Amino acid sequence: MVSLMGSVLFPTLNTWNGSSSSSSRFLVSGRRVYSDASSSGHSMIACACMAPPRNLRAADGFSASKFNDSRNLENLNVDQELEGESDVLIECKHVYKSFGEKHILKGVSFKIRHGEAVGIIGPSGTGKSTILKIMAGLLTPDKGEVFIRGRRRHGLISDDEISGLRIGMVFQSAALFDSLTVRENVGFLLYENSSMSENQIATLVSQTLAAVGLKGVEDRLPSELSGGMKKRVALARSIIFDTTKDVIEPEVLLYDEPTAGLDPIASTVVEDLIRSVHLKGEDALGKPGKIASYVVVTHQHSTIRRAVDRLLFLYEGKVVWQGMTHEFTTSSNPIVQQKELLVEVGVVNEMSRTILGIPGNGGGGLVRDLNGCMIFAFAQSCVHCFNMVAETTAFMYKLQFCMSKDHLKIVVLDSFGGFP
Ligand SMILES: Nc1ncnc2c1ncn2[C@@H]1O[C@H](COP(=O)(O)OP(=O)(O)OP(=O)(O)O)[C@@H](O)[C@H]1O
Repeated sequence: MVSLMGSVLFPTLNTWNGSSSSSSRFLVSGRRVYSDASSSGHSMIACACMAPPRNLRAADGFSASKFNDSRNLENLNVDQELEGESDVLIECKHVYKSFGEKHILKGVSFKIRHGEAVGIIGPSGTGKSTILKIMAGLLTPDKGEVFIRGRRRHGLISDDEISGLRIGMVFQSAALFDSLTVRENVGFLLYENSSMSENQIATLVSQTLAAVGLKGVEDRLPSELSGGMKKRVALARSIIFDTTKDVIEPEVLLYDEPTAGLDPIASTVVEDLIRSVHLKGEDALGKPGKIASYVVVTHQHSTIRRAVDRLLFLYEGKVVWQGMTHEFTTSSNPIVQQKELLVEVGVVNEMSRTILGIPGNGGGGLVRDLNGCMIFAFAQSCVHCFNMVAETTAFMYKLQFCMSKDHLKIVVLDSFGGFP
């Protein structure tokens, strides 16, 4: 996963409304910090890309961002209202994006509808995180259009005035502000922008934490939490919202590789959590979740199986296949068949790591492919990057594994015998 523009972002993109109190405030280590935020009498959006105050920088390069606009839906100037399309929350239309000479997205089009649980899969470097950031409004397309509830977004989310949808982004690791308590982390947006009282916020924070299965941790610092608890806190921070508003917009959550680097049990917990906060799910309190739709970028087959209903397959800068998850496994599309194996090899990475030990030690072992066939794999070289030959009874694949602290990239270099 590529980190977001190399900097830790504010966890929220905030809207101030002139009708609320004239200053926003935030409690830092027992001190209340006020910032003059709203005297103009109309909504203002703070850029998600603003660097947080130094003492609010997250510890580990992860951040969760929420982009929130509270204006009334009636004010929407709908540019594009297609018949039967009223449930489309986000649409990307012919989106192109290059970084220098690298042409990453070459005409990506898809829609995210109300109630959907969508996965974006595809080989490493194909632009999955990039399209997620474009949806979130953190990157602009070079060409093409992004529609939010039918209205075209111009530029970044921070310089546009689109309302009617909250978009949250949850990155790979927790990125909690290490000097703030769990309560302050989760309630950050509300302390900063809402007119809610401290008691109201504290109650809402506790309810939201309970919804993700956490109780009694409000006063702890992030350093006092386990990795899994941090992920829950980050999720709570991304789903909390001001319940006192007159109009509450639906929210789409964008997850970038939420289970990368987790062992299978921890992955399952996160996958179930993602489901539970969706409106079709049930949270830890037994209540329906509040997230209207979500999009998950993932390499992990278990995440596809457990957390996603529909898939977009991104390949060489385009969506080459989309359909329901069960259709993916039976697809006769040759690209999908090939990548299916790729995805599954990604799943076994933890296992292969265990079997092979430290990469480069020349070890080898058996791993299982999607069809249950045993594959013999052995490492060939180096410390962080190594090649592997994976062999089934009928086929042999030469794979390149590029392993960093928490990420494993797998590229098919060559295949022998062709794909079935
Ligand atoms: N801000 C940037 N500046 C320059 N290059 C970038 C930037 N963001 C992404 N890239 C490049 O664009 C390509 C696509 O990156 P992206 O993270 O979207 O891929 P991905 O499909 O999510 O990959 P992975 O599965 O490995 O996380 C990569 O080659 C990456 O190095």
